[in-house]
Amino acid sequence: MADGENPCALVVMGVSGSGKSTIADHLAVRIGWRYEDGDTFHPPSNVSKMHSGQPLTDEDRWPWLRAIAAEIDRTCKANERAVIACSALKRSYRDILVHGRRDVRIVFLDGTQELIASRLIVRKGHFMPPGLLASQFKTLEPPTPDERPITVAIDRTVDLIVEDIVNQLKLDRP
Ligand SMILES: Nc1ncnc2c1ncn2[C@@H]1O[C@H](COP(=O)(O)OP(=O)(O)OP(=O)(O)O)[C@@H](O)[C@H]1O
Ligand SMILES: O=C(O)[C@H](O)[C@@H](O)[C@H](O)[C@H](O)CO
Repeated sequence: MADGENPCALVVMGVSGSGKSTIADHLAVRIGWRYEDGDTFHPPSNVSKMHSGQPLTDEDRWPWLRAIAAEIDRTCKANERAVIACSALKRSYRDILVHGRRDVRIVFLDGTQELIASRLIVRKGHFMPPGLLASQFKTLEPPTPDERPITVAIDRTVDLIVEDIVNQLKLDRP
């Protein structure tokens, strides 16, 4: 790729409803990597808390982020490749996941609260209530250029978003 470092993990980040699971899953199929849903690393207490309409605190999130970071390290060490959907809303959260690795890249799903709310209203069967969206935006610290994020606008079809990511990634063998 452009900076001479081929990634072993892509962290697809953004607020609840920005499309992390959808995009990460399609992207993984497109590039032939494994897909991992970061929500499966939450302890049950975190899921119950969100389900009951309460936002998570930093203390709730640290163990969850450390578990995902360990999975990223394991994946890369095993010479595997994974696309991981994980909200990673704050810089300090992403620093735990990336911890200086050049082979872990951030993909930021960028969209307005209005658009995302309209998608969450019609989403069925998910533990995350749409009412938590405002707190997600309040917590969000969009990635800064030094994080080398791949930023994509989400007001398009899934296929167009995935192709945009693939083009920006410039993988040696997409
Ligand atoms: N580009 C898109 N165009 C239209 N609908 C989309 C698009 N991307 C995702 N969606 C829909 O928006 C909703 C939210 O997407 P998804 O569940 O993937 O988001 P998420 O970020 O993983 O959410 P959460 O963090 O709450 O799990 C879903 O119903 C999904 O089908
Ligand atoms: O940090 C957080 O607040 C959580 O990770 C949430 O973002 C959820 O996991 C997700 O968005 C719902 O599926």
